[in-house]
Amino acid sequence: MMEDAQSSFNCSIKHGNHPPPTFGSSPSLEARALQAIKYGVEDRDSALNATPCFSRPMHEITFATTDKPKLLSQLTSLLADVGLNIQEAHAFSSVDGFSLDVFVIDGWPFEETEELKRALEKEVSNFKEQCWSEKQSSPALGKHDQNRVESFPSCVEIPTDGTDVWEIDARQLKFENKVGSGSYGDLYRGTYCSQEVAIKVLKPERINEEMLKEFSQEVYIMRKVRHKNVVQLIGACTKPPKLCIVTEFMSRGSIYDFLHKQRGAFNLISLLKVAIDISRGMNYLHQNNIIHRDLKTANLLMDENMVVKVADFGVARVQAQSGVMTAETGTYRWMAPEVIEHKPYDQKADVFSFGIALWELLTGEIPYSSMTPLQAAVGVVQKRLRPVIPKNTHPVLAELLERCWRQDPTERPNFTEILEILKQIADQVENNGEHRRKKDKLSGAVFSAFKKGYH
Ligand SMILES: Nc1ncnc2c1ncn2[C@@H]1O[C@H](COP(=O)(O)OP(=O)(O)OP(=O)(O)O)[C@@H](O)[C@H]1O
Repeated sequence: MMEDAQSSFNCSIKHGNHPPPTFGSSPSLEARALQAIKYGVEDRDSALNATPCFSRPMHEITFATTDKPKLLSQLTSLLADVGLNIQEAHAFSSVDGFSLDVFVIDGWPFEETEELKRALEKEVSNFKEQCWSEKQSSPALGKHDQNRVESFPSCVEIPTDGTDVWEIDARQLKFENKVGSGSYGDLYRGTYCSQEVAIKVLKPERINEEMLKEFSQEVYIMRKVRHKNVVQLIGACTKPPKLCIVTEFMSRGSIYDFLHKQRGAFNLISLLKVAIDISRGMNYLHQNNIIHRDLKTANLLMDENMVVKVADFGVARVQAQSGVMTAETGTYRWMAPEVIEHKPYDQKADVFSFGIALWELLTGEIPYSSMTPLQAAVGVVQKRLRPVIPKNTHPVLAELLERCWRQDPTERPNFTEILEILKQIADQVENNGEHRRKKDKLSGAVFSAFKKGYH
């Protein structure tokens, strides 16, 4: 953005033909620092100045914001409040209403900038809060204030206190029973502020640089998603050694456990409802450019109302990047051929996995159960092996399954289309059921009338 900005911003304070500064390294910063050395060495009266340049560090600060009247004076007084002296100021505004204000300052006694950044952020957030409360206390706008409304910013700025809203204080977590274990930790049921939650704790002995990358990737992705059919992040403890991810608790566990451990089964109507829930969650993820990469029934969880949600996304993506795929054991059965082969893949890889999961819902069986995961993988890639669709399957559903696991990803439907097809089948099945119920009711009434001799 900064590079683009240099070519498109206009200089609003003119010093002849002043070139735009190189952001992050003002050309005059060095000159001023040299001046400071000179000044420091020459001024022998001051004890502070007895040490050369390091007694007077100079910094360059750039504010990027939407342009508004009095911005420059607000920024200069903000800098003064932090105790900084402005040596130079450059203000630039773009034709589409943005402003860059560059200041060269001294008065900050340290070389390092982290503290300075924090002090400035705090001051900016105080300033925003002040503006916010001023706006709140101003009287409501009447019709005659229309012109004022037009000068409002394009979006309302929400004040922040600078803290990470997703960070959870581990002391507020109460652990109850252990629910299960995954590849990188244990999962507990617990509470956070009286709310039932799932707490995924990373095994401290397994924490290494790679693991930290995966952890941060999962939290990074989970922070972005908010959908009824995606397991909701509540927060994370990001301070080693106690690293954990806290999500909503899914009391009915995974579809995998329901089908294969509890020997549960879905009738067609509930199967379609589950498939629609999954498709809605996946459609949302894909519309937000997130590829799950590890979609399987073990990662599809049910809450107390039997709503199905997609879980555990983000980790598989990191696994793929870090090349851990060969050590993997259980996931091949759901994996698209292009993923098994480490070829480039896109969202359609999730569609393939969805097709396999849908078949599993339909049959209650584990895909290619007579084979090892590796045999299944070789079969899928080399022999185009696919699960056998039962003969009595609804024809539209059978066609959908077959399209989802096509070898060529471009021939697979996307989740918008899948959703439409599933809804159509559900409507049709429900209408047929309704029709049959009415017919049964009618024939039941005729039969009892006949029996009573009213015929
Ligand atoms: N939010 C949740 N609520 C309830 N149970 C959950 C939740 N998330 C996961 N589980 C259950 O906890 C167990 C462990 O899950 P976890 O996600 O840690 O590992 P996994 O998915 O089994 O394996 P991996 O992470 O290696 O893919 C699984 O049985 C899963 O069904």
